[in-house]
Amino acid sequence: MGHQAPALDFTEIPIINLALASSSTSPADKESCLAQLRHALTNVGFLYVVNHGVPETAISNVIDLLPRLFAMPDKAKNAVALGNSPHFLGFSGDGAEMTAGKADRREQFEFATELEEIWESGAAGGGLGMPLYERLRGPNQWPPGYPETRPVIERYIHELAHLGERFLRLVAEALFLPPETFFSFLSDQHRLKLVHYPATPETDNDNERQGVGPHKDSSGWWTFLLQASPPHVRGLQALNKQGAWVDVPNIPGSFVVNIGQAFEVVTNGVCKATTHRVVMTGPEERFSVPFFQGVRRDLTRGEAVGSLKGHFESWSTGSDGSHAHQPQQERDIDSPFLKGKYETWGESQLRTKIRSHRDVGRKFYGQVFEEYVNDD
Ligand SMILES: O=C(O)CCC(=O)C(=O)O
Ligand SMILES: [Fe+2]
Repeated sequence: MGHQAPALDFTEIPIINLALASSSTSPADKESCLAQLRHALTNVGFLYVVNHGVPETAISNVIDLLPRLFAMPDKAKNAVALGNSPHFLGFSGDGAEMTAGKADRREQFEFATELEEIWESGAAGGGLGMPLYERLRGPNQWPPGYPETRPVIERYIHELAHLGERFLRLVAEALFLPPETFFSFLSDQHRLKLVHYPATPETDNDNERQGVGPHKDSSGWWTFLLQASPPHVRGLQALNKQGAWVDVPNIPGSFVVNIGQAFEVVTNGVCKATTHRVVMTGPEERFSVPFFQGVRRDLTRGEAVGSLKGHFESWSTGSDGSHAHQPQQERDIDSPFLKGKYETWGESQLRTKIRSHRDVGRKFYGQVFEEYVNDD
């Protein structure tokens, strides 16, 4: 690794105060906010936002809903099983998903922006010539008997979509680009997960403690995570370049914000998706709510790589934010979207989803199932 300070050797997660970037703040405050953001984007890949403007009740309503939803009887959970949904929306149980070769110890409800299914409206199985990945778009499964769920979740998705756009403007400015630069990459569909890590007995066995294994977020442009348990309940950690796990504690009133893999591709590796995991260290259960800002399904690899290449190609940030040359090999991009053989973000997403939920893949995507699960 040499004597040079590695680019990602952060030891704590920066806090970005969005109040400093509102229209009423001074240019100097805004500049300092953008400089901090630039550091977080290019050196850490993880940050907190505070004073983010999402109404308190939009958040507390979700927090209140969580224990009630996860306490639903199994029969009610199964009525909205993810296995029913070609859109990969619904409930999946503890141990249903694998990350880094081990089962994750968590159960989750997956929701998305409420949309109609348009794919199946065409000729039988043909979706009117629409690409198969358009089938990712479709309605939620709302748990029967819990009528409060829909308004609470819809409001939260709406608010987070709004925060996400506001944040993207600042990101663009921090990267010396016009504020709306990143909007053209956004999808009509954002995804939201409600996650419950059950209480685990204290153990040294890593298999028992894996809430979710080490991963980079692959399903969104940016992730906005609500840590929805009291602050003493820990577990989330981010990996720095020296291989140390850095705690990401729950700061009340904050969202944890991290870069998704598509954003890394579009910024030519200047803004990296940082590896993270959840390790259950204490005896208590934990709740979290990640919002995955959606990437346009028809985004092609060529567009993703090429659109801003000129801007980012010779980029490096010194501590003063200046541009200097940084060799490309120092920012190799590790992306299944780039490495895979699929041309569009939608197809690459569909492959990822089918591989992690094979029952759904077999049931609804028989025409591509074998190819997708065997293509590596
Ligand atoms: O539960 C958390 O804090 C993080 C979850 C996560 O990283 C994910 O679902 O992608
Ligand atoms: Fe994640």
